[in-house]
Amino acid sequence: MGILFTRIWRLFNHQEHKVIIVGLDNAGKTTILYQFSMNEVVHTSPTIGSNVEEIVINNTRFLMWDIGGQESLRSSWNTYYTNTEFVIVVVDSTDRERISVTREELYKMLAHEDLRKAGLLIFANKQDVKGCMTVAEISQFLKLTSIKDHQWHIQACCALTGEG
Ligand SMILES: Nc1nc2c(ncn2[C@@H]2O[C@H](COP(=O)(O)OP(=O)(O)OP(=O)(O)O)[C@@H](O)[C@H]2O)c(=O)[nH]1
Ligand SMILES: [Mg+2]
Repeated sequence: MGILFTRIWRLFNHQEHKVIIVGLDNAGKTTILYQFSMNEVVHTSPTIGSNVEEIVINNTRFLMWDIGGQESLRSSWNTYYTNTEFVIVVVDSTDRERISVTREELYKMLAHEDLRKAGLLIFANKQDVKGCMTVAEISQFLKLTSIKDHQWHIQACCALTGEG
């Protein structure tokens, strides 16, 4: 009976949660995607367009879209927004010069109608590099406490080791 129920449950519970991974070029988005999906550090080159992988966590399926972050590609991020439930913003914690660019892109995104209900996870990546910005600094630079209309969380991480 239990097995039957599980099978029926699986049959109906085939919904996938759409996640997009955005952030400036070189932030570590693709490295994070493959750390999630294969538990491996892959050799990456700058993403033109996107990569997509399905990952399953506790029987919940996530479709994760890793989108190229180069300047010329940012204007097309919005073509990925429809039905997105979670936005992961990856920040290169060593890149102090461009944190203001990340902030601009972040608020542009949060104002988009299609992301009205999306939850926000910010990865402060490259925490292995000495002298990088801390989670507290990044939170302050991004003015995260001013975000009232989205649920958000910031997490320190290192995509090379999978920590965080
Ligand atoms: N030290 C360090 N390097 C990292 C980390 N994560 C990624 N990198 C390196 O950062 C570089 C860029 O990583 P990618 O994952 O290709 O960056 P991306 O955000 O996908 O870049 P685009 O596709 O151009 O938007 C690579 O050389 C990675 O090995 C990390 O946690 N620590
Ligand atoms: Mg990439």
